[in-house]
Amino acid sequence: MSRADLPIALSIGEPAGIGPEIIAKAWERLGAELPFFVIGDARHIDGPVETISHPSEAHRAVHRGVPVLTRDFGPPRRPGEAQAAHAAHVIAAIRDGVALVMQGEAAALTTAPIHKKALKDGAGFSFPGHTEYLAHLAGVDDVVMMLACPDLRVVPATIHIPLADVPAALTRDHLTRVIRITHAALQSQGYGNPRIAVAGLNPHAGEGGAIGREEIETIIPVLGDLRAEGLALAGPLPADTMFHAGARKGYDVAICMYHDQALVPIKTIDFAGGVNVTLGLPFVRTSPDHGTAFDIAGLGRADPTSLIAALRMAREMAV
Ligand SMILES: NC(=O)C1=CN([C@@H]2O[C@H](COP(=O)(O)OP(=O)(O)OC[C@H]3O[C@@H](n4cnc5c(N)ncnc54)[C@H](O)[C@@H]3O)[C@@H](O)[C@H]2O)C=CC1
Ligand SMILES: NCC(=O)COP(=O)(O)O
Repeated sequence: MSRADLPIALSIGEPAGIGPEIIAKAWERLGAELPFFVIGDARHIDGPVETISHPSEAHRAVHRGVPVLTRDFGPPRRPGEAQAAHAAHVIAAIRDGVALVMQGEAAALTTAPIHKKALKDGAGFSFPGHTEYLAHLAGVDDVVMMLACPDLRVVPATIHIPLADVPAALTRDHLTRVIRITHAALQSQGYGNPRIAVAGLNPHAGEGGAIGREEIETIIPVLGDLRAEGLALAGPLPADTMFHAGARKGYDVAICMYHDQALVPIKTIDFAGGVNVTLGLPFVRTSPDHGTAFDIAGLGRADPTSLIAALRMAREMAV
């Protein structure tokens, strides 16, 4: 079976969140059109399930229910209330998903949202998110988080760190690696020489050094070196004016300096349709752009659109 024909592995994420509900809703919408299987506790899914013992059974099982490679998470799920006893299983489901993709048993990995603090408190999870954990599992040093919707792609150059630590983390080496990985990923997705817009860190992109010096000392030199190699780079641009509809036409991806600089515009433009994709891994990984939404877990109000978009993107990329 070619990679494109394999099912997508979907780690269940935090059982107390909306993951089990949006997974069932995604299966209702996608059915056999896009076979996936869940790695998690079958009792947690809010809909019909078919337990399977191997990913290859997913294609048949998907006609009858959500295919689940099931593992016993222990105590029953309580929506909105993470349980310490589940944490190690949530982490193991991600780890198993990576193993299955790397062994060629699944086409790609899609991850349902985790609650980072619940994993830290419950199982001593030392990674700030999937992105960093997946890099660790895959044995790669540098990965890049990209969020994509039909109208925008954004990359935060720094991810899950306190705002106060951002300037020190933005070294020339780091920024260069982020831009290179992004450039290579877009090239592999069919962009000849992708147009990359780079935000400044400070208001007005530093205003020539009057409002901060990171642009002069870090960003401008990096862009100069990479332009000399032929990369199509614009910037550093003032972040407040680079995301309106007209400005977005000028680039294929925006590199931002920190998490919220990147994620606020995309979640504002298309919260339902945004997809988080990890660049730089030796396999495809996508995820919905939202989190565990404890405030609505178990109420039947969760929107599966972003998970469906994440599964579709995984399918498209896994060829
Ligand atoms: N890929 C992942 O695993 C992600 C995990 N998280 C984690 O999720 C937890 C909660 O994070 P928050 O900042 O509260 O963000 P959140 O995305 O879970 O919730 C923010 C707001 O959006 C609503 N919302 C989110 N997804 C929705 C959906 N599909 N349908 C309808 N409404 C939805 C929620 O009800 C809430 O009001 C944190 O632990 C965070 O780290 C956050 C983002 C991604
Ligand atoms: N805000 C994005 C986010 O937290 C997702 O992170 P990750 O778990 O995909 O690394």
